[in-house]
Amino acid sequence: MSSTFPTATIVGYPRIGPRRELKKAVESYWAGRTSAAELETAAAELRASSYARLTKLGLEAGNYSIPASFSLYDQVLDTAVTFGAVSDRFKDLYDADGSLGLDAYFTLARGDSERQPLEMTKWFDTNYHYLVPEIGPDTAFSLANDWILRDVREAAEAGYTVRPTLIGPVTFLLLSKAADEAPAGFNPLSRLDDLLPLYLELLGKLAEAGVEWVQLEEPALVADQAVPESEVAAAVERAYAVLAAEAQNRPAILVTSQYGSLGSLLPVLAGTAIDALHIDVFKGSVPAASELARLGETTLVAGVVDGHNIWKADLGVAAQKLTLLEGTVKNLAVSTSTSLQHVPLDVEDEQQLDAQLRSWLAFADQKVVEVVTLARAIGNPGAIDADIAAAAEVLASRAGAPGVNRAEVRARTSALSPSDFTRGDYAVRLAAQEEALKLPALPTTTIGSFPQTSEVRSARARANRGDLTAEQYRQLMQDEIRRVIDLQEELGFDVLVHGEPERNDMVQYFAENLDGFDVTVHGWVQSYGSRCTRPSILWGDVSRPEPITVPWTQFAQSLTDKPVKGMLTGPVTILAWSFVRDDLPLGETANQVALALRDEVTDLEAAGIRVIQVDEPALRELLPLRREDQAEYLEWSVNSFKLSTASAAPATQVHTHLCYSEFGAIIDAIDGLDADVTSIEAARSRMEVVHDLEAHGFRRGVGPGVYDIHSPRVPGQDEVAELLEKAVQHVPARQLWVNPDCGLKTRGYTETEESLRNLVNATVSVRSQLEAPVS
Ligand SMILES: Nc1nc2c(c(=O)[nH]1)N[C@@H](CNc1ccc(C(=O)N[C@@H](CCC(=O)N[C@@H](CCC(=O)N[C@@H](CCC(=O)O)C(=O)O)C(=O)O)C(=O)O)cc1)CN2
Ligand code: MET
Ligand SMILES: [Zn+2]
Repeated sequence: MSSTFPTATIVGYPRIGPRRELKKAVESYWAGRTSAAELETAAAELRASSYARLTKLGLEAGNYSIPASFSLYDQVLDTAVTFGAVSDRFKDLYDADGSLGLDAYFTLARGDSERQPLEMTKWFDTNYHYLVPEIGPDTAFSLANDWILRDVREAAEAGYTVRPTLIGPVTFLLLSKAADEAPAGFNPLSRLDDLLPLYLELLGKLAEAGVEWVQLEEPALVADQAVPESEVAAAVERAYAVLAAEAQNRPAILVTSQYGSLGSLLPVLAGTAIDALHIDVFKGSVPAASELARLGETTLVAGVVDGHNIWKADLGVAAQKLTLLEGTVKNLAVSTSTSLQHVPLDVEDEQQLDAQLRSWLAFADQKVVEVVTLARAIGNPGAIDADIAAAAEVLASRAGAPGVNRAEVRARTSALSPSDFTRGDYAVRLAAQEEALKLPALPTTTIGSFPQTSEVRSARARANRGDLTAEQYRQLMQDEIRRVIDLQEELGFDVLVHGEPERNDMVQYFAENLDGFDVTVHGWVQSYGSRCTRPSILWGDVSRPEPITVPWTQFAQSLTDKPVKGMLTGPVTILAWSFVRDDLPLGETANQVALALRDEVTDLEAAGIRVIQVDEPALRELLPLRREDQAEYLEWSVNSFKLSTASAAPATQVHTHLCYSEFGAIIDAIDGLDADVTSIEAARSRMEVVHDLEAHGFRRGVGPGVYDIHSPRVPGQDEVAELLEKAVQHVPARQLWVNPDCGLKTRGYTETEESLRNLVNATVSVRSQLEAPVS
């Protein structure tokens, strides 16, 4: 328990593999093409090759600098199965010996024909999504899964002493939700004392297996919680008094606190008997000596290298922070601010990028080297002066590069006035839209994308390789659009979409068509489970060289008399899901993107498009984790959305769409977007959001989702009708729209058609009840 902490480490490392090997292995297991043993082998190979890479980059194999941060699906789910933290509706998944195995694990993640999976939601302010554990007053915790032990043994056999990682008990309970069986008002945090003995038991087993360091992640401590801070502080004190008790047979404990500052919880944690404390000093500031005074022998692990963006570090600034801390604490180590799971693996995989741009970037592997470099400076001032100078040159090259600061783009944003951000009166718009669109009660629509078939993806891959001409590719996409329009006509939808087949991703597609961005070829980052994105790189001033979506949308509209919804991704979401420049305030970059989109709105209207949706699923994602910072963010983010849409004529119906979050907290902001219709995710949380809408007195059109598109499960017609009936009880029927939770791109056609048919039929039946006289 007294082993010293390594001077260089990282919080976590990407686990999907350099070519998304994990996605392929997991999906082929799900499809029944490979066995469980084959999946285990593929996963073991990924773990082994990560350790080998990290060692090559300079982390030592034998000193616990390498975290065992692998997961087959999600790190929160891993902790839930480790401690048997599953609610009654999943009780049958236990094996006879009391364990939760591979298939139980995936059922929790994906559901099955009888039940919904665990809810999925945003992981702090990132585009990663975790599964929300369900805990009740009687959830019987037990050590139900020992993958964590297997991983350390497997690593030891290959010659690596890795540091097992778990979500810490306070964060785990704060991120959990009350199980269905729990009484109203039940708070999972009240189960802390029942959970701690299981952590202790596991720590004992890890110690027995020879493990000297374990990582307990407590990022929830950097975010304001619904629970009062005093209660969180008490839970932290209690948890670590128990887990870090001296008498215990346990590994040394590192607690991590990524994604921001611990604030008043820093002295609380520093005063516990834990052995190392990681703090985020990239996003958070360097704490004052007084806040660190209680650390004593506890190692401070300074997260100075940004784990969440891809710019090369300013090593001079990082080294200064370390110097400050060296003067304050006894034992200091260097780390990333967050897990590197949020960035791609290796810049060297992107040889197609402009060489100057590439020279500005650091992906996961480059960041490991930055950490190792900075660690050399501890106790050794001057040791990295050459590296610091080289980093400064990189920054200078960025500042002066063409495209980074374009006068015509800056002139346009600085000329903006308040009237550019506002549309006319809603009542006037509503009347004009009713006249123009003549929609029935409870209009039906979808969120935009239809299933991305392997034919569509393969056509795009062939076009990218040059095996299809641009014209052949366009033809194939138009064929797909025609099929999607025909299907919606046949199913009886009221407002149609073109299906987005031409988009690899709703953000990347726009980035590819706007100036100021570049995209990667292999820069995949996990979003949830097996789903990945290649976040674009927003490095310069943004403008639109030519219309982007107009020809596709116009083609779709030419095939039908029903209105086709134009489909754009909003400015906040484009920023949230890209790697953004750090040399301009985000609000100003957002306005540049908004103006490009505004031009697209104008062109869509001119092409005869009467309904335009501007998606902002990431509006909630960028919400600062501290309440005191939220108002400022909401101001610029809402304004940038309004800037992108405010030029629309009163008769043009502006929709927006949000998903993946709890909306209660930002319902004022959603209202502030001033969209005519807002579709939101609701099915997976069984329409809970209608209570927020009712309490708020939401006046505009709203489509709470009635079909959870995150699982292959088909909702029955009765189930959809029930959700609609619930919605009608809380929101006036004339405001309600009927739609799925989100786009359909991840689904297959068979289940989609069946689900959409049930959705339309349920709507028809609920509509007829609305029209029936009240009895
Ligand atoms: N950026 C972003 N963030 C988001 C979302 C989103 O849609 N986009 N949605 C929310 C949930 N997150 C999601 C993230 C990813 C996906 C998703 O579907 N990702 C796809 C990849 C999408 C993509 O980029 N597709 C490309 C590349 C497809 C591909 O894999 N091609 C094959 C080749 C295929 C062939 O030859 O047939 C290959 O490269 O190996 C394309 O269509 O062009 C996946 O993981 O499978 C869905 C939801 C929140 N965050
Ligand atoms: C993650 S939100 C997705 C919205 C997009 N229009 C789609 O349907 O796929
Ligand atoms: Zn969505």
